Amino acid sequence: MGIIEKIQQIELEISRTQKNKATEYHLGLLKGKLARYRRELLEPAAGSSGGKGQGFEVSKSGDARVVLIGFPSVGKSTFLSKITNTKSEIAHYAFTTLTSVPGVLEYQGAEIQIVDLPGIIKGANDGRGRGRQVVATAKTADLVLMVLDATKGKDQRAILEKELEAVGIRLNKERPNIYFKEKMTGGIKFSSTAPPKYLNEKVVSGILRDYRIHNADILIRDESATIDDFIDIINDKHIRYVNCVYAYNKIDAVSLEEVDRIAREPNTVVMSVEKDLGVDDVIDEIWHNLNLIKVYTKRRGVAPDFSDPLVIRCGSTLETVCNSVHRDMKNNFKHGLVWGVSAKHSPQKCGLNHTIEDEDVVSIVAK
Ligand SMILES: Nc1nc2c(ncn2[C@@H]2O[C@H](COP(=O)(O)OP(=O)(O)OP(=O)(O)O)[C@@H](O)[C@H]2O)c(=O)[nH]1
Ligand SMILES: [K+]
Ligand SMILES: [Mg+2]
Repeated sequence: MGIIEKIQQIELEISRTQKNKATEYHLGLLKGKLARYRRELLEPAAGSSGGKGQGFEVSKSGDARVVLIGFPSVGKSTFLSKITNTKSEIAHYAFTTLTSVPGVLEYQGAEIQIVDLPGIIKGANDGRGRGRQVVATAKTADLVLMVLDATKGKDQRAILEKELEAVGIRLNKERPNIYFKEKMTGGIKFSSTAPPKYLNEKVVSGILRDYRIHNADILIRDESATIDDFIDIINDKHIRYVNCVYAYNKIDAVSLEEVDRIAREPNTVVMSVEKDLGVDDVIDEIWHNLNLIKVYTKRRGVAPDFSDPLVIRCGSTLETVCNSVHRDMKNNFKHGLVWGVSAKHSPQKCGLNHTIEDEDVVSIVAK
């Protein structure tokens, strides 16, 4: 039996099994196995050259990358062509776009790479066609923009989420707070900060046995962590936690009541790219969800250049600022002077681990 058949068989068994206390252990083992097979599917077989993502790898550029994911003909290429200078072919028929097409959106002084992709359909990840490659490209994103068609059914969103889940992408979710470390000896040591509601030593050990892990320390730090969360932590290297904005296009073609209903869904924005409605709000939402901040650098005795910010991730430290300015800067670092929200007084003398806030002005004093 091939790996795809094995996956389908487990999926079928899971869907046929009632969820209750008595089946919890059995379901947990099945989910663990499913994750293991899916991981194998994504890893190129030993000895095979290339394999993953032929023709789809676009080199990352700019300050962040947004990947457009959606069914065929929802308007992904129309959107890319509207917000960047890149023209991606647009047509009324499905599968117009056959490869990845990158463009650049300049916003708030940042360069944001937008990647248009072929449309995907249900079953994209199970090995048919190029669907799996397309879905896997979403793994490289700092943000997924899921483009949906307001005129189409409600289940589009759930179908696409499932396809992304299957390749290890977790949307709008934090990494589970579980400590896990494989050891050479000592057996399985299971502990928790508070009694976990959905996990116990039996199911955890059973899943680990299937992964041929016999020695490990596990500390559940979140009482609401689930079996799925634990399986994600075992497969940590293959799982990506990515923010997602849901953009419903073609609102020109549905009633106002329908637009109002859609717009109330979580993390959702509505637009009509063709009629130029809501596009700016979508860009704004992209910007907010990328969690980027702007920092202005300043030389001694010279005013900062407010037209040319450094764009870094929210929560970054002065060390990141140094690294973005110059590779060697950190080695000559004496201290930083910081003006702005993060500074207790202006300027504040700071070390490399000082956390920067949006719109701070920074001056690096060298040794
Ligand atoms: N009514 C309406 N039609 C739109 C809108 N935006 C795009 N379209 C139309 O939708 C069709 C598909 O647009 P594309 O941009 O090619 O869609 P796509 O998602 O890139 O499609 P694939 O590359 O085939 O996956 C075209 O005929 C567009 O003119 C919109 O806001 N409203
Ligand atoms: K199309
Ligand atoms: Mg297209």
